[in-house]
Amino acid sequence: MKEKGLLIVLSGPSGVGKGTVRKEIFSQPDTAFEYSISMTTRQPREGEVDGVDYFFKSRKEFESLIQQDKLLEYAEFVGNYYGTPVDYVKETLESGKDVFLEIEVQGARQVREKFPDGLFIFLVPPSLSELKNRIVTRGTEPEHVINNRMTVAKEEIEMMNLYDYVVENDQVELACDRINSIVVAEHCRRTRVEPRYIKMLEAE
Ligand SMILES: Nc1ncnc2c1ncn2[C@@H]1O[C@H](COP(=O)(O)OP(=O)(O)OP(=O)(O)O)[C@@H](O)[C@H]1O
Ligand SMILES: Nc1nc2c(ncn2[C@@H]2O[C@H](COP(=O)(O)O)[C@@H](O)[C@H]2O)c(=O)[nH]1
Repeated sequence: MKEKGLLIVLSGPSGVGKGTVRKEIFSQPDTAFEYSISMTTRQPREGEVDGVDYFFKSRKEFESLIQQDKLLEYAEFVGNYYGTPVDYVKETLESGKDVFLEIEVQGARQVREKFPDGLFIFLVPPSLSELKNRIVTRGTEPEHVINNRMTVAKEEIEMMNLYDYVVENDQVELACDRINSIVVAEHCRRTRVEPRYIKMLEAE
């Protein structure tokens, strides 16, 4: 019987670089995880594409998805809803593939309750001033939203001890290497075989 995939959850304060790190990991040709695209009621930022960056929904649509139990987890974050479509995650894990979620901490806590054997990684900035610098430099939020996100960020960072691993995002490439190494180690711990050997044996 095929092993189920691993659920990998990446959290961290707004602006720490989760999206940047995730995009870098998914641009690597040997990445074997599947990214779960979230739903949100936030307005698209310039360049964001529906169905690629998020599934953009109205509040009414989102609340209907909640009622229909279509979300694995959801949270209200600085005035908008964010949530993970449950069917995609369950079907992909069942098919044996790893699924990667990039979500904030309230959602990660809900996922931990449903998937206690998931792999939970918290990304931290080198400092709070660098965090603020990154979110300001990104230039996507007005000042009052940045201030709200910074207030939430401090509360989120206090939650990092609930995670299996804390990874610093000092440099994007280093953070990606650390995350990839953690995932490989986790597979080895569970199966006692490195994933590349499993692939090699399946191919024969
Ligand atoms: N290691 C790094 N060093 C310097 N800048 C970085 C680093 N990682 C990301 N950044 C920059 O920080 C900004 C925020 O990154 P990003 O949007 O990926 O953060 P995020 O955690 O996904 O934010 P949010 O939770 O608000 O969506 C971007 O402008 C990005 O280019
Ligand atoms: N609980 C969830 N949080 C999510 C999900 N998708 C994204 N997020 C997190 O929300 C904040 C804000 O995101 P932004 O794109 O508006 O900057 C950030 O921490 C994301 O990681 C989700 O499905 N569930």
